[in-house]
Amino acid sequence: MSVVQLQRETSPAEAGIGTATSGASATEPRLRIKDVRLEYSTRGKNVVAIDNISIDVPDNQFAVIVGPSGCGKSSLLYLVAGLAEPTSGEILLGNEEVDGPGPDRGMVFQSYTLFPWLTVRENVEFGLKRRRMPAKQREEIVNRYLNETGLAAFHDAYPKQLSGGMMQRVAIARALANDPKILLMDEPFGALDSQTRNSMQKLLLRVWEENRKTVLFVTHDIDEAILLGDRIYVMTARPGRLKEEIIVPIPRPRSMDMVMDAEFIAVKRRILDLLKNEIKDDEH
Ligand SMILES: Nc1ncnc2c1ncn2[C@@H]1O[C@H](COP(=O)(O)OP(=O)(O)OP(=O)(O)O)[C@@H](O)[C@H]1O
Repeated sequence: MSVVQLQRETSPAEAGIGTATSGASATEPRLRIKDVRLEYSTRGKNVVAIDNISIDVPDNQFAVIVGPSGCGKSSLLYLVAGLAEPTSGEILLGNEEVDGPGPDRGMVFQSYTLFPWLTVRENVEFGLKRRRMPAKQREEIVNRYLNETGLAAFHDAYPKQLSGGMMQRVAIARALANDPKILLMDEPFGALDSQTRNSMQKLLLRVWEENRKTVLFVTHDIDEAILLGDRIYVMTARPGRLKEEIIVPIPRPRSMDMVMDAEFIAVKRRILDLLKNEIKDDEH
């Protein structure tokens, strides 16, 4: 696996010849995935989903995983979530090894995971109430995230009264309200139409730039990966290995019109090349 820093202002032709950097931050990385392998066993057959992946995600960075279908992206997120256990290797969050699910990891999935019997406000408040946070403090936090995600006017609505995009806003507000160490997002906008998806990307950009939470985000959408990510991990076809880590050279705050910038296009071309080779490799 190589780490590539695509230079700002490089021509697309030069892109990919960037300087290799260690990718490690001066501070201890928030998330360390060390030599992780995952095998599934079904009806006596072993499927290697992930083959020796190592990733360090520094604190307060937005990390994105892209890769061909079935390469193990969701599996990797499940491992970090503690919903599955690696066959070998280890996952550390701060200094603690992940060995099961916990409130230090906030999750937003593609499928809507709100409690249908609770209002928007109650959904966002749920984790805080479980932690027995005093009502006044709860209210302050919930109001903050309802405002940040544009949900204040809908605080009394039930999930069935909301569109898909609105439900994902609630899921994001709920995850952030719990102040997790890391936010795990698995194709959170994958089920939305393209216009709603764009407006959710804008919202997430704004909310993330205000909160700077460490994020591990899985997507099929390369524009989305570049627009949101500080670093992008490109995976190989199954068994998923790390093919390249790309440090995105685009400054923040970011906006949707940056998709036309030369540096954006250079990163996109690099990722498309990497993925094209994967699909070709896979066919032989
Ligand atoms: N519970 C399971 N039992 C057996 N095999 C599984 C299981 N879950 C996933 N797999 C297999 O492991 C591989 C990786 O699956 P995973 O869902 O992590 O990939 P992905 O990259 O997220 O896929 P996609 O892009 O299509 O969502 C796939 O080949 C999948 O069929």
